[in-house]
Amino acid sequence: MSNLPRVLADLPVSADVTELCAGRVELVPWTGNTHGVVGIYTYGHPTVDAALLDALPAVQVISNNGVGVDHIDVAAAAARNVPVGNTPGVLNGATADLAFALLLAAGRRLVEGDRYARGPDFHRFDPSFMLGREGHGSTLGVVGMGRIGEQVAKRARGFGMTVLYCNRRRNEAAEVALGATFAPLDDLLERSDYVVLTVPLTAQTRGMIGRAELARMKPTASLINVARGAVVDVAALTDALRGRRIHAAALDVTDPEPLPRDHPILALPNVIITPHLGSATVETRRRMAEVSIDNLMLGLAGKALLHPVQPLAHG
Ligand SMILES: O=CC(=O)O
Repeated sequence: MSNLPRVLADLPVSADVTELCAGRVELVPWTGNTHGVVGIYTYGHPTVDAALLDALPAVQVISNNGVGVDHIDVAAAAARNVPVGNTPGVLNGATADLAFALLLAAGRRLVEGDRYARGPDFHRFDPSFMLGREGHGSTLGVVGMGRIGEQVAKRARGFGMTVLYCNRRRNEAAEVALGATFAPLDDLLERSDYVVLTVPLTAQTRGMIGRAELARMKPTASLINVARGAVVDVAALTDALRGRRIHAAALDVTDPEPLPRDHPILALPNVIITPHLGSATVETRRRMAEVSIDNLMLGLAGKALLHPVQPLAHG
């Protein structure tokens, strides 16, 4: 056993994280001997709750390699004076790029077209087949105008889109800089051709897009989720897609994740599902590893984290 500080981690971690930890901390598997563990390093799962913190009383810091902390009981950590760190800022561009890729792919039926082009039915070009919906000039509704939402809105300007947004509070900076217009959720759903979800998962956002909300969307509109699966009621979405009550959906996140193989939504042609790739680029994952290991080392040294998560914002 080394003398390095022992940190509980969901192993294996990436090569970047392994490199950044070398000679600084010893990563201990979640199911292994947790004796003397002084830190917790997570990336989305498993859950860090009060029971785990009680079982590991020497923990000085929880560092999350990602921005969403819905798997961490931040209030329980705060009650035990354990700071929680995350990686905001470094992944906004990559996640907004993916949201836009999904938006265009949903509108233009890209994945369906790929399957068709590989299949036996594609004999010759037919001008009447596989017509989609335009991205340029359309109306985009951004649900959650935070750091990632702003980057989505910024890209939409290049496509000549009208940008609506809703948020817990007005984001006047985004209104001025990005020409985004605040709208209540119901209004945004009724007017948008693309609804992009970029909210954190909290008690307020869990299930916020359910049957009633989907019913407000235009039959020609698409729903894009790069937030967390549980923001959307997946049974209601399955029904809306099956009944063609909306054009399409593109989901980078699902609830549960992954979906069971026999989930009915997986049989539908008008849904695209990607395996939680929002921040999955070489460049962004490197920056996330750096920020999260910086947070970890600062916490272990008893210093303020680069990016501490505030408990109230995630209640
Ligand atoms: O989903 C990824 C993250 O929250 O960073």
